[in-house]
Amino acid sequence: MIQINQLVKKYSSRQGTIIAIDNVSLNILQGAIYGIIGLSGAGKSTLVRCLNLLEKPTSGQVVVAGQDLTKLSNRELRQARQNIGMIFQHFYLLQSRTVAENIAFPLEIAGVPKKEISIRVKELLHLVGLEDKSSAYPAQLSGGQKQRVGIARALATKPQVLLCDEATSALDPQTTLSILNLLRDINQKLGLTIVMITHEMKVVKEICTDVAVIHEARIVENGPVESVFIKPQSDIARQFISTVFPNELPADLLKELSTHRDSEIVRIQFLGSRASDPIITDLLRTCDVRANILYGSIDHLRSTLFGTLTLELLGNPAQLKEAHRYLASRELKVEVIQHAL
Ligand SMILES: Nc1ncnc2c1ncn2[C@@H]1O[C@H](COP(=O)(O)OP(=O)(O)OP(=O)(O)O)[C@@H](O)[C@H]1O
Repeated sequence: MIQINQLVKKYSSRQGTIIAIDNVSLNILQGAIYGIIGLSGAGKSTLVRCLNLLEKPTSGQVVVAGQDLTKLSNRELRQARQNIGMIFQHFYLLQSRTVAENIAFPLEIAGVPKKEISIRVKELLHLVGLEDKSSAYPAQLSGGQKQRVGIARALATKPQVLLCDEATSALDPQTTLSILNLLRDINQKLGLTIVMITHEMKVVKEICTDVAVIHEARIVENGPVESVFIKPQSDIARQFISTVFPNELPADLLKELSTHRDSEIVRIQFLGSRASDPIITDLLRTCDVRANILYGSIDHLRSTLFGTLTLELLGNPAQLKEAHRYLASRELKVEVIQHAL
């Protein structure tokens, strides 16, 4: 649905040239909920604004639904943008217009007849659960309700793509979840392709199917969410993952454990149905080792279970080797955090 090819965006300033996007290429499939995560200043907003040409790329291509946006005239671009909705952290609603009038706004600009606008606005109010707020003004709404208006307005022209720039960053955790659930429902109901720009891994964990990690203007890794979580390639991805699945052991405990003989510390990670397997019992029955559970967690990665278990395994070198062989045969991801003395 969206192909970004060798995209570069440079800004000139008195301090010199800033490269905000450095040769980024991504392929976002139709129906994906694609997260783009990075620290402040990484280039996320610039990248998402290049996707509808709110920012004009310095070079490279942005192809949406088969159309290279960088090649279009202003008139063609206005037309193409009707296929790309956008929502923002600070909503940007028109304060002097009611909820219904805000949602109607893009349709008025597109020259849709009044009768049709009224029908479409009703549908959209229903879609985002705001039927009772039709005549309210933005100042009378909560943050979550404002974002629902933002979503309805963005979907007014029936776009195939929705760009979300930190759409939940101004909301409390509970409201964030309700907005993410709404976006997931819309994605499933309408087959909409969603691009989520965020600095919060919990957003990616909740709803994204794919993720790209952007760092200092470059994509450092990308792929299906499950692959990136189970096998992160970059330190920055590991840092983001640890914000939702913290699994570091306290340093003083690690130091104490390092004095144990015939002991090693391993981290085991598992996805999906593996999460319900009695791994420890099977391991102890099959191999002649002892295990000390140091940390364990189990949570959802979208709708898939994702678990982590950190163990101290106790046994002689041959027994520990046997334990590794067993864990490998169960197709679990095993990482040795501290080797045996
Ligand atoms: N209009 C501009 N003129 C000059 N430099 C800019 C402009 N917009 C962004 N930049 C610079 O480009 C880089 C990327 O900025 P961008 O806003 O895309 O990052 P971000 O990841 O969205 O950060 P944040 O989460 O803080 O918004 C930064 O170094 C920023 O200072």
